[in-house]
Formats: sequence, C-alpha cells, structure tokens
Amino acid sequence: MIEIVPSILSADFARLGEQVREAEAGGAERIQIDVMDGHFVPNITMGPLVVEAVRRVTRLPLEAHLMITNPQEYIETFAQAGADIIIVHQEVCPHLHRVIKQIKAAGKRAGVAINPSTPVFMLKDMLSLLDMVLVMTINPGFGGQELIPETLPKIVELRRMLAERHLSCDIEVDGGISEKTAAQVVKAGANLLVAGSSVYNKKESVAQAIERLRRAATSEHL
Ligand SMILES: O=C(CO)[C@@H](O)[C@H](O)COP(=O)(O)O
Repeated sequence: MIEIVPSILSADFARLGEQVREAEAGGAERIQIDVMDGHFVPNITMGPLVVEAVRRVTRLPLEAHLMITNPQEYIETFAQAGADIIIVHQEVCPHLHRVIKQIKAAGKRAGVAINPSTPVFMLKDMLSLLDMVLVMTINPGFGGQELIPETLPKIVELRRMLAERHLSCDIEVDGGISEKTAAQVVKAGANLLVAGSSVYNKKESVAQAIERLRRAATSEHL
C-alpha cells in the first residue's frame, strides 16, 4: 500500500491547524513533522510544542523526523507530545540499537533515516527491529530540493534486503517527491512518500495535490 505523507515544513504556519486538517480530509495517511536543530542540518524549524499542537487537530499518525544531534535526549519528550513514529538519523546515533529500544520503550514505532551518502548496509543488523527506514532522497535541511538520482538504487537494495529476510518494515522516501518522481521511487520499492512542496504548493488545493501525487505514484502499478 502506497501512503502519502505530507511534510508540514512547506505548510502555511500561520494556519497550521487548517493545513493539517486539509491534508487529512484530502486522504493523507500520515503527517510528518520535520524537527531541525541548526547543528545536524543547517536549518532550525519545529519542536515538541508543534507536535503537541498538531496532535490536537488530527487523528492521523504523526511522524517526528528528528534531524537533530543527540536525539536520544528527546525521545520521551516527542513521545509525550503525541508522535506515533519517531525517526532518528543513523549518522548521529553511535548507539543506534539503544535509541531504537528507547523509542520502543516509549511505546512508539521506530524509524531510522539515512542521508544520501549513507549506505543502506549501515542498517543491515537493525532491520528486524525497525518499523521504517527513511531513505532521504535529498540532503536534509530544506524543502523544495530536487531528488538525488543516486538514492534510487539504495531503495532497490533495501527492498531486496527486506524481502530476503521476509521483514515487513516500511520504506519511506523524503525529498523532491513530486508528480515527476513518485512513480520512480515506488518502482524502486518505496511505500511511504513524504511530500512537502508538492502538497502545499498553493497552486491547487491540498486535496487535489495529494490526489495527483497518489495517481502519479500508483500509475505504473495499476
Ligand atoms: O526532511 C525534509 C527536509 O529536510 C523534508 O521532509 C522536506 O520537507 C521535503 O520537502 P519537499 O522536497 O517535498 O519539498
């Protein structure tokens, strides 16, 4: 099942609640909240207070994508704020196994993200513990970038590794996902598509944008 996951990074923050409700009404399956600290990535965005606020306006599962150093210090905070899925970056977790266990102990689903330059095999021994691997298809930090084509074989490789071991872990992609690239990432093996600027694009309603993206994503699979 392909799921569309709007990233609120590109939403109009002055009417955030409304924009989240529009995504839910438009058929989005989850919402992603991009947490950036200005250290791991060169941008500063949202924190647990935003997760808490979004939690109040939607029943959709919330993903907290932690693009921060020392994520282990904030797992419980984001869990309490209402995140259902907590995603940490492999690059900042020397004790990744411990962090995954921490997320599970908080009663949440665990995801690990890898940057475009991080090989998939870094997660090989953790795959059976994960609910999701997020393959970043851009360098994290900003919305509106173009998908990096070198990331596509990583999705293929990850899908193969999961299939070989009969693991049901989701493969999410994030960055540059649009009508043009959606079918490519699905064909490579992704099943969760994060989209920011192509969903909150101001040229059409959020529902229309989600529908268009879903059609593009599933077109080769009809
Ligand atoms: O995590 C990030 C950025 O680091 C993303 O979630 C972006 O928000 C995706 O934006 P688009 O590429 O879809 O505009």
